[in-house]
Amino acid sequence: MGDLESNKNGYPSNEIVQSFAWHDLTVTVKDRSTKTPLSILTAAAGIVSAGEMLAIMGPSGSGKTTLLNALAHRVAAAGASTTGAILANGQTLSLRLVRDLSAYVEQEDALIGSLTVRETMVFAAQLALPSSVTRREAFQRVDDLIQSFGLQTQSDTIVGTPIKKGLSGGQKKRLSIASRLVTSPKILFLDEPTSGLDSALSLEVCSYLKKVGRRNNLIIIASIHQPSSATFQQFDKLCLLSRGKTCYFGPVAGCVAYFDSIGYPIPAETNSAEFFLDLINTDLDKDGEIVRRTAQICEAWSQSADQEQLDATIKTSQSNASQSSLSEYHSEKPRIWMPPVVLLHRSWIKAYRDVMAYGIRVAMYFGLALLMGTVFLRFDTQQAYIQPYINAIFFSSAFMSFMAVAYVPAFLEDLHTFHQERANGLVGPLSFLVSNFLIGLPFLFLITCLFAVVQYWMTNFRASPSAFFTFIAWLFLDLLAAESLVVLIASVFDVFVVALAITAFANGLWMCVDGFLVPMNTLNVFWRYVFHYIDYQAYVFQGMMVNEFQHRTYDCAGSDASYQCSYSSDLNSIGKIRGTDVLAEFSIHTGLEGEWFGILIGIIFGYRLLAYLVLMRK
Ligand SMILES: Nc1ncnc2c1ncn2[C@@H]1O[C@H](COP(=O)(O)OP(=O)(O)OP(=O)(O)O)[C@@H](O)[C@H]1O
Repeated sequence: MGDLESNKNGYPSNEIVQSFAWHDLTVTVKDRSTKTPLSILTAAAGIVSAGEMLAIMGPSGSGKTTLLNALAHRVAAAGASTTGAILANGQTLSLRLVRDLSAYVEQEDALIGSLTVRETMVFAAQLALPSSVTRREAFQRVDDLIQSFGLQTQSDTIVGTPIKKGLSGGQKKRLSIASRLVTSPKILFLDEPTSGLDSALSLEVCSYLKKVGRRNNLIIIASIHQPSSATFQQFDKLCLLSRGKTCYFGPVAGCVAYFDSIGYPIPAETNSAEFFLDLINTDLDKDGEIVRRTAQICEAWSQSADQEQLDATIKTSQSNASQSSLSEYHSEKPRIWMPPVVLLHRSWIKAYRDVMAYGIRVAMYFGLALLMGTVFLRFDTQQAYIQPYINAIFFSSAFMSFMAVAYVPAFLEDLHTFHQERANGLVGPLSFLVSNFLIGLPFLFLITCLFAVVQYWMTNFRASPSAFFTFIAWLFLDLLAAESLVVLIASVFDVFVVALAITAFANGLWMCVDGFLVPMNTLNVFWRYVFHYIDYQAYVFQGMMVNEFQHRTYDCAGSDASYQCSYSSDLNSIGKIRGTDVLAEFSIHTGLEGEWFGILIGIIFGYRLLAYLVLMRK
């Protein structure tokens, strides 16, 4: 049963959920220090009707996010267990129903900087909307939301990247909210939608939210921190928490009278939100006075007629539940192939627009090719160049893969967007990783070609088309493996500095054991058997070495009378060194290239598979 009832602007209004309620909602965690059960939200209860906007307010650490997450059926806190009931139209909501009926706007925006406002909205629609919504309807919905959130003049403005300014903070937040509304959720959760905004922008965001909520009959629940008077007045209801306990739940319009009735009249000309927060902010406590006062306020609430009335309203909604059944409601899902296609398209736009993510990396690899080409310049087949050739091969493979660390920030940005889209049920790890892999292919191939064209010929590696293309193939697989390693490490450690440090360390390790610094037959058994054989750089190094040395001979120093050959070879007597004898010094065998190609591809897919398992588990 979908809701096809659209208002005249093309946005479906909520005709399904008349009320959203919860009671006895308790969240318990294992206390970090004492390791005993600790209740961080205690017996919370509340009800919000369609078209209403609830503010969850309280000092820092009071449990706002915990309550919001518990209501949205998200992990309320690390290792938390949640008890109590969550109801819509008086019926208990399953996880699937909550997911189908609601959307969640995270505190941090996960917008893609290089997309315009309209593109962001269109991609959000394509990712989420089922095939029953026509293209025309989807575009109409997008245009309506852009207009409703006052973004029509910024429609073609990009969100903003570190080097190109785009939207203001308030506009970004409005876009984040609008993009979550594209699926027409009936219940919208927002975690601190005004955080980081000044009071004027906070008011702007909340008044747009209120307007859209009213017009479309939505249930809006937002945690909020220290709103200005004007922002506070945008909300219909207030849930005031302190240390996980309720201090007040009810209409914003009634809270001043309520606090007056329990002995806390608000002085004239005072911001009521600020007054309530100061009243219960135990962080400011010096002599235990505020803790005592807060306990008394919570106690007063639990004994109050308002609380009794709230319980009665929730009970009534439960007893009327059978009148409207939600159980057959299910939101239709988009076609299965849509998410990877949309992600690919989106990444493609990002790739050619976002100079930071890609342009700088292209410039860096080009600069590196020029650097290497001019340092390792015009070698010939004198034996004096054998070692520099080997160095050039090592440097091409190892340093290029080392520089994959430059991909960490771009991947983390994508990962951040993925986490939010996944939490909203839009994208799964497989779609994300497949599109990430596919979009990387042309880009890495471009870098490989750019680098090889410059460096291969400047250095004077073996001049034959097949040798050149074989070099390209090794380098391409090298970069693909290096990027796959970044994907794996950053999926496990999604903190920038940590991912960067671990990727750099891992590539340093692979460099040490790839058979260049210490030839394989000399490498000690630990490093050889534990790391060398799983080192993707080792296969690239060996492959490139064979490509260069297998079919070449080198001239020894000296003249006919006495040659001085630095590598022993059966050709020493005629003043030459066979390239394969150089390979033998490094314990590199020929004829195994196919096997190495296979192993490299296996390592690349192994990294991707591990990344998939990590993302699945998270
Ligand atoms: N394992 C735990 N052990 C002890 N306290 C915990 C644990 N997990 C969460 N808490 C506490 O639970 C409280 C609720 O956190 P929550 O994030 O919901 O608060 P908040 O009101 O949203 O805070 P803020 O405004 O700072 O975001 C915090 O004081 C937090 O320290």
